[in-house]
Amino acid sequence: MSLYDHLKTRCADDWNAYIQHDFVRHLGQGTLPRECFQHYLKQDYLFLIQFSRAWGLAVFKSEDLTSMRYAQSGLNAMLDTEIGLHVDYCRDWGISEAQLQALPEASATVAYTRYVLDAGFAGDLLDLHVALAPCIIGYAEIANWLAAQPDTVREDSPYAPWIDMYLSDEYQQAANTERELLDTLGQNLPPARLEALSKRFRTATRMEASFWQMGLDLAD
Ligand SMILES: Cc1ncc(CO)c(N)n1
Repeated sequence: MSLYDHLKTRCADDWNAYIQHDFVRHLGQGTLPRECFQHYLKQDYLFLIQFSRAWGLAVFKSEDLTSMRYAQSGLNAMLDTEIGLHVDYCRDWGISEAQLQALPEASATVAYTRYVLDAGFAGDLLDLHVALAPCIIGYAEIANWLAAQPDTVREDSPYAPWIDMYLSDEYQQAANTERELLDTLGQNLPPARLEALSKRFRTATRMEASFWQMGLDLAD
C-alpha cells in the first residue's frame, strides 16, 4: 500500500471527521452562516502565511535539487499567486486587506500551523510533508467528496466558487503531485518510522478538523 493510503487508513475515523466535518457539509449545502465562512477566510489568510514558511522550510530540509525545486515552486505559488488570490477573494466577501493584516491569530490557527512547522524543524523532509499532506491533499478530497454529494449546491450558492477552486484541474494536480512525492519519499520504511509518521499524520488531521470547528464556533 502507498504511504499516503497507509496513513489515511490508520486514522480513518479522524480523517472522515475532517473531510465530512459539519463546516464542510453546511458549506456544500449552502447553509453555512456567512460569518462562519468569513471567520474561516480571515484565519485562512494567517494560515497561508505560515504555510508559506513551511514551504520555505521544505527548501531548507531538502537533500537534493529535485526536492528543493519542488519546495521552491510551492513557496513561489504561495507568495506570487495563492495569497494574492485569497486577498482578492476576501475582498469579495467584504474583508479588506487592512483588516486581514490587523488580525490576531486564533488558537486553532496557531496550534495547527506551528505543529506543521515543528514537524519540519524537529524531523526531516518526510515528517514535514506528512504534516502538510492533510492540508494539500485533504482539500482536494473535500472538494471531490462535496461534488459527489447529491445535496451539494453547485450553482446558486455563495460557496460554489470555493468548491470549484479546489475541484479545479490545477489544484487537483497539485494534490496528486504531493501524493506522489509522499509515496516516493515513503518507500520501504521500517515499522517504527511508519508508526511515528502515522501519529504525525493523525495529529495534523485532527488540527484540520479543529480549524473547521474554529470557523463554526467563531472561536478566537
Ligand atoms: C486550513 C487550510 N488547510 C488547507 C488549505 C488548502 O491549501 C487551506 N487553504 N487552509
